[in-house]
Amino acid sequence: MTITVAVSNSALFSPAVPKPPAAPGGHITISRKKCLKKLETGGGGARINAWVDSMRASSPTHKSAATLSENEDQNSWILHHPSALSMFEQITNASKGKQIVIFLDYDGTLSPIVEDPDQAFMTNEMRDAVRDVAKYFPTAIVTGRCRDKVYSFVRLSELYYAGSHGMDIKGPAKGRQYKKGNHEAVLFQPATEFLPMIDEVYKALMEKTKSIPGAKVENNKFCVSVHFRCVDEKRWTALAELVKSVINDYPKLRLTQGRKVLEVRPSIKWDKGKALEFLLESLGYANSNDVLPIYIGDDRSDEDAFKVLRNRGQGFGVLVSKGPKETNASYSLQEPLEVMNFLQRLVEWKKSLLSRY
Ligand SMILES: O=P(O)(O)OC[C@H]1O[C@H](O[C@H]2O[C@H](CO)[C@@H](O)[C@H](O)[C@H]2O)[C@H](O)[C@@H](O)[C@@H]1O
Repeated sequence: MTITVAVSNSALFSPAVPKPPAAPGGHITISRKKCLKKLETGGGGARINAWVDSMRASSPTHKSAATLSENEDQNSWILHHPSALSMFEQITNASKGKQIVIFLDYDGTLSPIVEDPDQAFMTNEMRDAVRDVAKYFPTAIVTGRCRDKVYSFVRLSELYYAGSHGMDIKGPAKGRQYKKGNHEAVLFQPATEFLPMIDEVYKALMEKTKSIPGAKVENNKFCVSVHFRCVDEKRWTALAELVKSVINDYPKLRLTQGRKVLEVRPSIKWDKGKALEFLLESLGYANSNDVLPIYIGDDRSDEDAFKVLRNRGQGFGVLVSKGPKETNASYSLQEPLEVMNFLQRLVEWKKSLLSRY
């Protein structure tokens, strides 16, 4: 049996773009800090400039050779957000008597960032690592992508999938569940009433962005992504203005920013953090102390989940990043390869633990 959970949308509306979380130690570069400040406060033109500035600041073409202070930044970053690999023992020690639950973002976490979003494949080795980890720990993919699309990349039926930034959650097929509580399959879609609107906006954006070479619009079912990665930087402002002009007609939608992408989303109080809480609850771990959630992600939208873990004082957020970024994560991993190594180590550790009994 499948339970579809209906949630009143009035309870979910959020008034504005959420504030970026505060840096635990303030360890980010000044230019990024300025951009984030503008993102927080700007309206109209200021906000468009902030999006574009922020994309530029995080673009490798704008990074000069490392200066002394950049090296200091890097050292301080590692000090405050040590590698999850080097902290492996501390992480497993913290899991004593608790069920580890794994949450994985997709792009930039399980697959490398590539120019064409349709080609963001994960390696077979990574798939094996995720399959193995899911044998021992409940595992969920939490992504901005459309759920069907991410499933076509991951192809593992034993996982939970939360697509469209958590607005489309589905549990594993029957018989592949880990739940200690009730045993119904899960399907949760809190933004279904937005489907016609999102579809309309997708079509309008497809039409309008035709004039901008390299712009790509991706339909993520409950959200739409407008990609800047292959657009000449000189045209980023024009593209951002164009996207904003379309969205202006839809006050029930909001824009957020990811890695060279603007994302159109319903203005409901639902994000990857809420999805994490929902999944823990469906697994039977609501308000429970016997769980240790580990969330691994690379993008700004993952911060909502890191923040939830920090506020609950439970589990660990792990940011995939090579350099300093403002984050609520506790630990870091540099790239998808390290994510794979971390998952493999978890499996080896669990196997050796089980072999002792
Ligand atoms: O939550 P995620 O799984 O990280 O999804 C966020 C967005 O990821 C994808 O875009 C990003 O990856 C692309 C492929 O590597 C890259 O070309 C793009 O520049 C990145 O922003 C996806 O295409 C978007 O729809 C997601 O919203």
